[in-house]
Amino acid sequence: MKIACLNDLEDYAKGALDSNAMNYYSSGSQDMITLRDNQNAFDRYQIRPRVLRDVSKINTNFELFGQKFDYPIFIAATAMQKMAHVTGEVGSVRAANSRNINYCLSSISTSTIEEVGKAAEQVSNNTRLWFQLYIYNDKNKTLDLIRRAEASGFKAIILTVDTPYLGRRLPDIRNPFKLPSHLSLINISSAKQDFDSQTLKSGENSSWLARYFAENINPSLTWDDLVWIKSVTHLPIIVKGVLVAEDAKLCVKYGADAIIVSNHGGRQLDSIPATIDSLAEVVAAVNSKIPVLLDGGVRKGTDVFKALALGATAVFVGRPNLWGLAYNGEDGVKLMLDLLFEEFRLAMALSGCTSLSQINENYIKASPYFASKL
Ligand SMILES: Cc1cc2nc3c(=O)[nH]c(=O)nc-3n(C[C@H](O)[C@H](O)[C@H](O)COP(=O)(O)O)c2cc1C
Ligand SMILES: CC(C)CC(=O)C(=O)O
Repeated sequence: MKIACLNDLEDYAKGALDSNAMNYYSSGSQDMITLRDNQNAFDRYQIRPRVLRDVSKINTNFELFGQKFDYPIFIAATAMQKMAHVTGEVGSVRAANSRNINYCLSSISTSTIEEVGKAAEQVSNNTRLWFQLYIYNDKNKTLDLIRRAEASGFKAIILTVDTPYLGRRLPDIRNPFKLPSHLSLINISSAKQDFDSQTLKSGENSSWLARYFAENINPSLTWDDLVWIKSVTHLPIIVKGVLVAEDAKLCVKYGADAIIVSNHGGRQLDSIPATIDSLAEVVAAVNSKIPVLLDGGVRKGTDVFKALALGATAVFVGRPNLWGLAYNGEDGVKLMLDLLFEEFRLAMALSGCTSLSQINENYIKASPYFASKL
């Protein structure tokens, strides 16, 4: 059967990946209410299409931080991509850069920062790369990651702020995740899976990842750490994991260069809002001072259109990158992107929009069925 949409790629990946990788990639936290809602919430909005406009030419280009992109659709940071395909992060970055869109590399990757930088250079002379940063207890480790990203041509740092501890992912507690022995968290030399023999307290999360996180990642971060990162690098700092107006305003106050409205793909606190439902609040609070981006549950061209209509500058896809890799490495990720691009162009054309700047709140409304229940 031919792959027709991103959900077909997910179905393929479910059959192709082993349960260790699939559990880790697909899971959300606790009851996975937020994970489901990220996707479902898009369906609670409707597009208000306009007709009889010349839509023979559609322009999806835009500029952000002085760089041009062909589509407002980027690849989000997801950890340990070599479990999906032998090329891992290198396959993903090649696909994104050959399509002139951003690839975000996780701190917790299975390819090095340098390999990923070089792979992007091989397919593009204007590399589109952002680096996602977790702040380690050891500040020198953190600084080392920033310096290596700068030296490898990364154009921005994404500071993830919703993960002082790893969320409670039940599939990972029931069947503890294991990083396959041929792989390592290669950017962080001291990262080893050495927790197995330790005795856990009753009820404690036995997941290696959760324990790795608890032992290495700094849970005491405050807004001062944003100021600190701004002071040690010239790269733009993008704060990822903001959902409410109060924090959006603090991002502006403390000098963030952009915000990503994100709930970490429903993997952190459960029962928090879907990102598309949080977007308007954050956009209003920021009041056009900095760009607002969004990730979480984006699977269709109409999802991208709805996010832009509610004020997002661009969106990211996380898991679909992994499903594309599992399908056919770099070519599978290109297929995933091309499907989404094609759907988005069509959504623009059938709504009567020929450029991104035309997409605004006049093109969206709450579905009447759901509006009465909200
Ligand atoms: C398997 C997996 C690993 C992830 N790893 C990271 C990570 O290392 N750093 C980070 O900031 N976010 C991470 N995320 C969150 C993504 O960046 C993004 O917020 C989320 O996947 C978007 O939702 P989507 O998967 O529905 O598109 C991860 C998500 C998944 C599914
Ligand atoms: C290694 C993990 C902590 C990466 C992550 O952010 C996630 O699994 O959601």
